[in-house]
Amino acid sequence: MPISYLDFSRKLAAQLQLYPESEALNLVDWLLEYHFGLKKVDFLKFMEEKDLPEAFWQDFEKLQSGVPIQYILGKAPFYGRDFLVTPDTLIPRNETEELVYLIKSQNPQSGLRILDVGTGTGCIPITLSLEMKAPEVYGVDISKEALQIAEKNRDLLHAKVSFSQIDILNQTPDLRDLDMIVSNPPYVPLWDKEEMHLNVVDHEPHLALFVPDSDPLIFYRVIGEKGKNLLKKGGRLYFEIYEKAAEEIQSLLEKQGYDRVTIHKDLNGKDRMLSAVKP
Ligand SMILES: C[S@@+](CC[C@H](N)C(=O)[O-])C[C@H]1O[C@@H](n2cnc3c(N)ncnc32)[C@H](O)[C@@H]1O
Repeated sequence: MPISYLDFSRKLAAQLQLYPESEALNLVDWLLEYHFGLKKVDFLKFMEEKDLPEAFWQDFEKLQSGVPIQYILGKAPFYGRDFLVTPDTLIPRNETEELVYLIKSQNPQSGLRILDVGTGTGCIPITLSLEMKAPEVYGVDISKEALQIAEKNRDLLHAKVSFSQIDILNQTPDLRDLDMIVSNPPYVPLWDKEEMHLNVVDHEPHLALFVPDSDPLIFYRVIGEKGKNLLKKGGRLYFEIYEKAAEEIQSLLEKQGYDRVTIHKDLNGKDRMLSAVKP
């Protein structure tokens, strides 16, 4: 007796109690398509012919236990391309795609020299290198494991980016006269951990997410300070920001002497990006 796709996927989705119903249905679709390369219409036929293999059920159990689907599939989409992800890298987010879009639309010139701080999968510098006109792009991260993934992504996507391991809080990249520094740094204070979804806190790298409660703006302050030497006159800073701290970050950069410190809203109307110009 063939099983209808809808009945089957609803049955599985009901077992994903960590997620709201509509999200659970999407996740099940995603996992089924990944395992069997089948779209919904083909699935009915498939179910008549075969039973689902063990590998599918193992991944389904991971999904049930809260492992993000991107870590199960080993990839995540970003700006129209797939990026490899592992538990050593943050999963690229939609807000960060919006940051890349903002940068691209405000900087049509060619040959810009760009540094991305805290690069993770390399999604920001790789996308900028592929989307902008002949830029010279650098990416740094403290995590050796994340950089290995970033290098793989660069090679798979045929981008031109130089990656290096740098602890930005204690070291300074050996670069000068940059046109732009971009960063989506760690910015969640530990005291906000409780408010986060468990599958983020339990599975994504804490090194990528959290900052000490005693100094939550540490990355913005240090990158802003270093930017004064690394950027050329008129060079720009672009940050993804923590919505709750938008105005504090703005006044910090103004105090550091930056001009046109501007908060930008994301598509949900939240204060999630900031740009500034070195005078
Ligand atoms: C919020 S994640 C952003 C990753 C990626 N840019 C993205 O948008 O998906 C922050 C990144 O900063 C890196 N990081 C944390 N502390 C750092 C430090 N002291 N110096 C350099 N990078 C650091 C983490 O390893 C992580 O990859």
